[in-house]
Amino acid sequence: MYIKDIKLRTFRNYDQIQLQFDDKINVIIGENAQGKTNLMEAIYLLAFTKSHRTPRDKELIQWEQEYAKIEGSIYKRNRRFPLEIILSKKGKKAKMNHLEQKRLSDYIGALNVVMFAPEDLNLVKGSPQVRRRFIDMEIGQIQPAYIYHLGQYQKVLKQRNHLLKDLQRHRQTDKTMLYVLTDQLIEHASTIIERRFKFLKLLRSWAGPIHESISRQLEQLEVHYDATVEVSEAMNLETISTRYQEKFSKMEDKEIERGTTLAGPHRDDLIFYVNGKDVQTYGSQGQQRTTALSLKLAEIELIHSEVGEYPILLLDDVLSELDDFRQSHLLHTIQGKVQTFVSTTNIDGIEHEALKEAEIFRVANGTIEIEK
Ligand SMILES: Nc1ncnc2c1ncn2[C@@H]1O[C@H](COP(=O)(O)OP(=O)(O)OP(=O)(O)O)[C@@H](O)[C@H]1O
Repeated sequence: MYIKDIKLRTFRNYDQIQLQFDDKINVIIGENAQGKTNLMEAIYLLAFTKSHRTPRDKELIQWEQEYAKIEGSIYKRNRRFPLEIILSKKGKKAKMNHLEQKRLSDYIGALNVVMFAPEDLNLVKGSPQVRRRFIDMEIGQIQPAYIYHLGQYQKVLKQRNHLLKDLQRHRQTDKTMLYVLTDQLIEHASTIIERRFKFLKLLRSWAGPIHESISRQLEQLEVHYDATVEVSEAMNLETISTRYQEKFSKMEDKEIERGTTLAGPHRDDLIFYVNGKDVQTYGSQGQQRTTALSLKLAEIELIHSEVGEYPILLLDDVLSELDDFRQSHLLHTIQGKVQTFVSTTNIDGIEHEALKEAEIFRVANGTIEIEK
């Protein structure tokens, strides 16, 4: 799939722009703080309806303006899908084929995007939250129903935590409601876990060989799911649910004492092992980078295998962070098959055949010019 054009209106530092993209490689060049990431963010937003760098939509609306609008034409299997996101103080509207989609899960998945930015190196080094976000976003874009379960899980979790606080402070003594909420929580948690396991199995099958190849056959990557409830990938939905029931009944007193939910998908983590050693603790910076890159490249292949089309790849300021070997591995992998956006302050350090045919966009202070 690819994005053919985009139109932005009072979005970040863009008043009004309209651009046509190359269906292979687009390079966005500009000094710092000119609008390169803002353009990448707009494409990301069309896919996920939210930004990759802020949870607050308000920040995306140009200062002193009432709304921001992003429109884009996506091509999949030779068919055009117009997408549109409108952000205003009243909220957000997402339209596909000019029709408003009330449920997020009806919209997400129309456009698949993989973003690789310097922050993604935090996938290995950062907090568990970063890794959970990674799997949730990725599963969500190939299986929109997952987003529904995740949303429901978060809602019930909030209510359950609230109730546990009340029980802790003796503002409430009746536990009937706790059992109702626990059952609801388990229902969504089990589905989330089952889907995470399936996703990890696929991710592993792609990331393993890719990592081996980037490390020139020197390193083996393994991805492990670190669960707060004793569940394993061999279990079916029913067994996962039973394990959860056992765990919650065992933890009841402790949860009331602490006033919060102590186990579940919101506390699970991923551990990456390189040659059997936890790469977060023992890996060199280079190994951590290779791991992050392998996971991103695996994501591209995984989406292709599940959706039947390659996603769009956004490389925001990241190519210059990779050494020559990793750079050419990346560019070689995507060449000709993945529509890619590369942003950089300076193209000189990146010499690759793939970039010779690229469309070049010069960004300066919220304006964009195509280099002829
Ligand atoms: N809501 C907004 N309204 C207007 N301008 C904004 C808004 N949000 C951010 N900006 C401006 O956008 C610019 C930042 O753009 P962006 O993050 O795309 O930088 P960049 O070109 O990617 O730079 P770098 O190379 O430093 O990452 C800044 O000048 C900032 O002031």
